[in-house]
Amino acid sequence: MGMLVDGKWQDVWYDTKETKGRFKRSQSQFRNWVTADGAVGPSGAGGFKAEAGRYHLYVSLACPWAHRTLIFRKLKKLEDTISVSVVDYLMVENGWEFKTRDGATGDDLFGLDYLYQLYLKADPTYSGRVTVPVLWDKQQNTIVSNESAEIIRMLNSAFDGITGSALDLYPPDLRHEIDALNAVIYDKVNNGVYKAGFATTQEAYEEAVTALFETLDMLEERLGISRYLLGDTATEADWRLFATLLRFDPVYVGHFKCNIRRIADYPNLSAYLRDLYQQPGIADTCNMLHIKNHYYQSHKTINPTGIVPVGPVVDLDAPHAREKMKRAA
Ligand SMILES: N[C@@H](CCC(=O)N[C@@H](CS)C(=O)NCC(=O)O)C(=O)O
Repeated sequence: MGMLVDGKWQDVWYDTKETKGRFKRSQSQFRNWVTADGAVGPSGAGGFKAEAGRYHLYVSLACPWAHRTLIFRKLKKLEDTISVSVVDYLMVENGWEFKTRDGATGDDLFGLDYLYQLYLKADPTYSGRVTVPVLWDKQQNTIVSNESAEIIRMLNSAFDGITGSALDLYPPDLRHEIDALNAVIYDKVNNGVYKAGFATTQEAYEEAVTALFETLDMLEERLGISRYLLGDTATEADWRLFATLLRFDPVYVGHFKCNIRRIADYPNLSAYLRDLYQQPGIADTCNMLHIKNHYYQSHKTINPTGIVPVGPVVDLDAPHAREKMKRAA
């Protein structure tokens, strides 16, 4: 674990001294947008036109933020349009590494050893964290974006003229509700588990874990009324939640001490998790070996022995019966 400072790699853990033990996630710095015609998007510079074969995604199969982008690539039928490299599951003194084992592909574009070297190709004086996912432009040889929330929005619409996909996971009439739910779920759940797990004071941990379970309780109730968060059809909000729920019982309950309840203890949330998991193509994007090995072996401050627990047994292929649910009137 580490970061780049003025283009030099430094092996440092998260600093929580200034924040009374609270983990504060840094803002992603590459914020350009691929658009259908190459026009400038909501932020950054223009010039990134959607074209088949031009862009490459760097992901970790362990990382929930990267997982969203893989799910969108799958659902939006972008597998022939956007290529992918998968980093190794271990993230230790040199950060994310390229290796070829257990589904990690190595760096297909440049044969690099470490992801930080890719960041340096985009900006030789970069300072900041070296995170996945990264959307890379093979034409301009630079990073388009390293912000998953924005990459999935690009994948949702920019390439439709190429793929012919009509699926809209961020439909105009639901945008307001999706944004509102995303804001709560990001803070309390997606990032909430990290705030609990990386807290270095009891107070910071309890604050995060309490808010996390209050939000899961709220979502459990909501999913007793409708099949998905916003009705009969899954949207971006559901896929963003899915990536965290998938990792919850196998990792966050133990490793991040998010153990007031398990997802298995919530009838609606656990059936909903299986419902999403069983949708066509989704299981292919889920890799429990990367997920468990990454967290338990990379975060040595939390789990110094690096022992990976054998359980729990979670049967994601069990029936979910959620197709019977109807949206409340
Ligand atoms: N806001 C970013 C966060 C991505 C992120 O934090 N990824 C983690 C992996 S789960 C990472 O690469 N961490 C490396 C680090 O913080 O040094 C996004 O959603 O794309």
